[in-house]
Amino acid sequence: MNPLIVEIDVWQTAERLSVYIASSLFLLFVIITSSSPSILSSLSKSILNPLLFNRHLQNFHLKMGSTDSQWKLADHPKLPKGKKIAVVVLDGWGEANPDQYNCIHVAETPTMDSLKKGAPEKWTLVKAHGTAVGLPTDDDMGNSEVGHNALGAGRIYAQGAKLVDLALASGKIYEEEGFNYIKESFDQGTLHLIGLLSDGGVHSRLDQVQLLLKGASEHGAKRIRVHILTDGRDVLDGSSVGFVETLENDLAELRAKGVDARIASGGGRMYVTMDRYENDWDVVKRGWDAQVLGEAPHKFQNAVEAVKKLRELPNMNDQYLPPFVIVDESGNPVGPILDGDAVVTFNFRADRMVMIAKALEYEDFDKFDRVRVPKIRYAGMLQYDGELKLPSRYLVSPPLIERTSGEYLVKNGVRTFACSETVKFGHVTFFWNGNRSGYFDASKEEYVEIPSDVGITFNVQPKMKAVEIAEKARDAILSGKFDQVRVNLPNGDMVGHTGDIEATVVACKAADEAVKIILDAVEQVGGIYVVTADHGNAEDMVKRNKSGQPAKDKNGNIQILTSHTLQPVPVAIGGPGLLPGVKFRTDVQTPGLANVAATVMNLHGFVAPSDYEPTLIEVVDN
Ligand SMILES: O=C(O)[C@@H](CO)OP(=O)(O)O
Ligand SMILES: [Mn+2]
Ligand SMILES: [Mn+2]
Repeated sequence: MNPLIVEIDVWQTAERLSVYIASSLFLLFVIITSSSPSILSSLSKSILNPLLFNRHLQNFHLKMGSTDSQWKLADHPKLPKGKKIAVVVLDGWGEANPDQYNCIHVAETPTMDSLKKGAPEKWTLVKAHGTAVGLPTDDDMGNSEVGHNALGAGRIYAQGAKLVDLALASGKIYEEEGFNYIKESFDQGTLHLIGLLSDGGVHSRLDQVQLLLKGASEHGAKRIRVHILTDGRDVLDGSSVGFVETLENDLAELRAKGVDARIASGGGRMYVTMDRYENDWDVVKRGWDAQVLGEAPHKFQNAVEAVKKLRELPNMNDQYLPPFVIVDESGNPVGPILDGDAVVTFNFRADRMVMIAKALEYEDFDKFDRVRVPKIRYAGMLQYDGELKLPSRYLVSPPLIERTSGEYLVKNGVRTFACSETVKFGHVTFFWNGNRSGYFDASKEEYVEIPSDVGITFNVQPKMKAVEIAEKARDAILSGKFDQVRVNLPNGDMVGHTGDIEATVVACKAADEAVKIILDAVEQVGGIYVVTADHGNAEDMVKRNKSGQPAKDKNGNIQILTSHTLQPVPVAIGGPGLLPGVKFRTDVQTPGLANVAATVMNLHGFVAPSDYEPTLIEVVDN
């Protein structure tokens, strides 16, 4: 057995013993002050089960208000403290076979190539999709929310997609407070469902919407209006038509049962409603105008026709369809949101729902003129921001992601700097910290957001702000003011989503150059780097058949893949501050993104909490 593992085990046993002694005193106190047999039996169960016991204790500390000592991480037996560590997340940077549709392979990426030469001791691959990041199945591609959650939290949580599946399957969703709240409007008002219409499984899923429509009507909704956002980013471009047809069939079935159910408005997800991190409030305003006010530049009587016609506009695609409203024969919108109505935003993923949630929920709101603010009962599919408690009502409780590595490290004195440009800023802060906004300790943290270009598709500016992000990181590293400098480099992902292969190649090169800037700074301060990614995207830009060859559509054309992938992602470690004996373990079963947190904690000189996924590294004595 590896000596380090033995040492950690010995240490963990010692830690557990001391925790036991302290806790036993506390338990004794409880036992003396309480004669209840049920408490006694659950306590004895806890004592017999160390894992359960640890968790109870941690929860108890959290409930009682935590003190520094409860957050204290044990010293790593071999790895020193005080190293400057750069954590670089390349967004949408997976590992795939080299061919012409692998933009990372095609691009000149000397820095990332040189890291790969360190395999297997300093470069490895980890899973970034499916159950490894808490998604319902291994057919689910990775995404930024679950990826950064896993990277930051060090544990795998059942994510929104899965929690909604469970709540719908068991019917619990209809018994909870959120649904009962909106149900109050069903007698007199309309139920509006707003969200992304596709089966991508990143932000929402069509089958969940179908179940919700059915369930809501069975639970009393008599008038339903759906406000659709077309996708083409998590699914193939052009697939919107099929999704709208499917929805129209479902709504027709509801109408046959006497429910007045229709599509009321729509628009492409990148142009209507689903902006994030306050990059461009106009996007949300366009949605508000169509969904709430019933106003849009395009009016149609039929949603399938709307999507087909709008797709014919020059350079148009599903992601960017302009807003439209569905009108009746007299030209009146069929479903503006009115006083007394209920509204559900049915996306489970947080980032692109926070802004619309604010517009729907906040009384004081000055981001755009809402013109008319209907008195509604609003619920999110999930609560999108745990810190802001936004929205206050929701149908399914989000995963409770707590005790993240970021919080532990800051509470153990690790001064932390995080940076990206707007479109990914929340990824290295909000998602990294378990969907929590703000600082843990403002005196030890600095988060810097570089404004993203607004109103363009990123194939036009594929270099994005990679250099600016890298220079901020470089300055933070050289300043000596921070122990951890964390960035997200968005290029591979944001440009990959445009489906523009040439631009994506430029994007990958730009990201690689940014990595170089950061690694040079690490070199100068004798630091350590951890370079990884949150999921794949740019490494595969074409839809493939079962044998891995590019799939052709019925006209014989290859189909460009704008979405993320199921590919694994690299993790590379190195830098002059890394002890020579540190290398990747070979005994971690199916390593995934969640194993990175413990790894980073080790490199900062700490042992990760015992319920974290195991570290990827070991220290071998030379
Ligand atoms: O842009 C987004 O919202 C998603 C794709 O739907 O990408 P990412 O998970 O990388 O943020
Ligand atoms: Mn991402
Ligand atoms: Mn993406």
